[in-house]
Amino acid sequence: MAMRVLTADEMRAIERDAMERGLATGRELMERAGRGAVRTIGAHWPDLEPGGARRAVVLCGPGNNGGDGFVVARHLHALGWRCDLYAMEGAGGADAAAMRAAWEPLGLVHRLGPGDRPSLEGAALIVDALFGTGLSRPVELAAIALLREAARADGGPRVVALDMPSGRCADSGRRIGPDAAEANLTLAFHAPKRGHYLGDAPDACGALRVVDIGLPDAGAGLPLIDAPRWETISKRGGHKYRHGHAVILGGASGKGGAARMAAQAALRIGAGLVTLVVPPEAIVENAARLDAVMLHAAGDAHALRGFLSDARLNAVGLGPGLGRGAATRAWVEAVLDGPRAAVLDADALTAFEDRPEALFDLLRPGDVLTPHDGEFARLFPDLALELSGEAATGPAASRIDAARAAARRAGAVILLKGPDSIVAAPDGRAALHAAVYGRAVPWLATAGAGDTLTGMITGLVARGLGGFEAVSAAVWLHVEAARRAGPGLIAEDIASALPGLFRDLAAARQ
Ligand SMILES: NC(=O)C1=CN([C@@H]2O[C@H](COP(=O)(O)OP(=O)(O)OC[C@H]3O[C@@H](n4cnc5c(N)ncnc54)[C@H](OP(=O)(O)O)[C@@H]3O)[C@@H](O)[C@H]2O)[C@@H](O)CC1
Ligand SMILES: [K+]
Repeated sequence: MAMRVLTADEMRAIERDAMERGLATGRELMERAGRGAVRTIGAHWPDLEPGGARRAVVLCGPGNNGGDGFVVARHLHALGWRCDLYAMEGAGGADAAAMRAAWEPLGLVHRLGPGDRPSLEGAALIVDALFGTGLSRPVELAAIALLREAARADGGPRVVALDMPSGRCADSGRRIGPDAAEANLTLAFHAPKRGHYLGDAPDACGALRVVDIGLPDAGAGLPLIDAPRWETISKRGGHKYRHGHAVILGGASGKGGAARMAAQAALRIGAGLVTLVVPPEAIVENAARLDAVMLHAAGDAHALRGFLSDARLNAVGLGPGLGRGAATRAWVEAVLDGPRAAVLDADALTAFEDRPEALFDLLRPGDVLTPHDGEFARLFPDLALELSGEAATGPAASRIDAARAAARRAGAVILLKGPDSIVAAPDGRAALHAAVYGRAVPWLATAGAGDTLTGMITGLVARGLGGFEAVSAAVWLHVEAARRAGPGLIAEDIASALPGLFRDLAAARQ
C-alpha cells in the first residue's frame, strides 16, 4: 500500500480512535513516542549511542509535543546522558504534566521565557520539543533562532525535532509567522505529515524518519506517489496501433526543441506512434532532427482541426515552444473542441493568462494542465496569493489545497509541479509526489525537463491511461529517470534513461 501523509486533524482522529477503542491511552502513546524517538536518534546517529558524558539540551513546549520531550529526556538519561531541560510555561494537558512529573526526580527544569537562549556549551544534541501538530500562531521565542543556527552550523550539537521543527505548520510545511526552527533530523510520529514534504519544509526538517507508536494503519491521508504498477506501463503484445497514437504540437522554426523533446518522450514512454504537428515552414528543421517521430504540417487552426478529425489519434500534448499569442489560443481551442484528451503545458497555459475562464470553459475532466508555480499563479492568481509569504495562523493553506481547488475550478486534472508535485482531479482525488530527502534531484531543474514530462504524460494518455493515472505514473518515472542520469543531466537524458528504468522495473516484478 502506498505510504500516506496526514494532516494534524487526521493524526488526531487516528489517536482518538485508538484511545476510544482501548488500544492505548494518551500517556502510553506519549511514552512510545519518546522511547521510539531515542531509539531512532541512536540508529540515525550511531556515534551518539554510547552515552557516556554526553550532554543534551531539551526544549519543551506547553502541549503534548513538550510532553514527548520529557519522555525523551528520561530515556536519554537512562542511557547515561546529562539532560538540561527548559520548559515553557503553559496550560499543558494531563499527559504532558505526568511526563514532566516523571522527569522531575531526575533533574531540574529551567523556565524557558521568550528572550531565553539556553547555553549549548558541551551539548552534543538539542531536542526541539516545543511545538508539533498543535502550532496555531507565530512563535515568539529567542530559542527558535538558536535551534536554526545550531542546525545550520557545522560541528556543533545536532538538532532533532519531534514531529515538526517548531514554527512550521504540519499541514502546509509553511512557517507560521516569521520565525521557525530547523533541524538535522525530524521524527514523525506514526506517519509523515503533509508539512514534512511541502515547499521548503524538507530543508528545515533535515532528514526525516518515522517513529512507529503502535497505532493501526487506518488508511487515512493523502497517498504519496510510488512506482506505477508494471502492468500499467508494460506492453503485452499487439501491433503499434494498439498502443495509441500521440500528437504533439510544435511551434515556429528555430523554437522546435521543446516540442521535439516532448514528442520523443511520448514515444519512449510507449505510445505506439507519435506525430509532431508543426507549421509548414518548420517541417524542414524538424525532418532533419527526427526519425521515429512522424511529422505533419498544419498552417492554421483549421488545418489542425482537419488533422485531428482522424479517429485513430488518442491524445494531444501542447504548449512547449508554441509561443504565447493568439495563434496558440486558437490551437488550444481547436484541440479542446475535438474528442481527444489534451495535455496543456507552458505557452498553452500562459496564452490564457488574461482570461483563464475562457480556458476552463473548454476543458474536460480527462484533460491535464501541468503548470509550474509561475504558470499556476497566472491561471489561479487568488489561489497562488493564499500560498505566498508566511502564514499568520495554523493550520495554513497548502499547495495541496491550492491544487485541489484549481482542479475543481478548471474542471481538469492539475499537476502543480515542483520538488513537491501535487496531482489533483476535479472529482477530488489528489496525490503527492515528493522528490525530496533521499529522492531529491536538484539537477532536474534544467531547460526542457518540463517539456519531457508533458510528452511522457501525453504518451501515457494516448496508451489509454486516465489523466490522473497518467500524471501519477509519469511524474514518478520522470524523477526516477533523472535520478539514474544523475548530476550533469540535460533534458534529453530523461527519455534516454527510460529503457533502463523499464528493464529494472520489469526485473523487480519477477
Ligand atoms: N495526543 C497524543 O496522545 C500524542 C501526541 N503526540 C505529540 O503531541 C503533539 C501534538 O500535541 P498538541 O496537540 O498538544 O500540540 P503542540 O504542538 O504540543 O502545541 C500545542 C500547545 O501549544 C500552544 N501553542 C500553539 N502555538 C503556540 C505559539 N505560537 N506560542 C505559544 N503557544 C502555542 C497551544 O496553546 P493554544 O493554541 O491552545 O492556546 C497548546 O498549548 C504532536 O506533535 C506529538 O509531538 C505524540 O506524543 C503521540 C501521542
Ligand atoms: K517540535
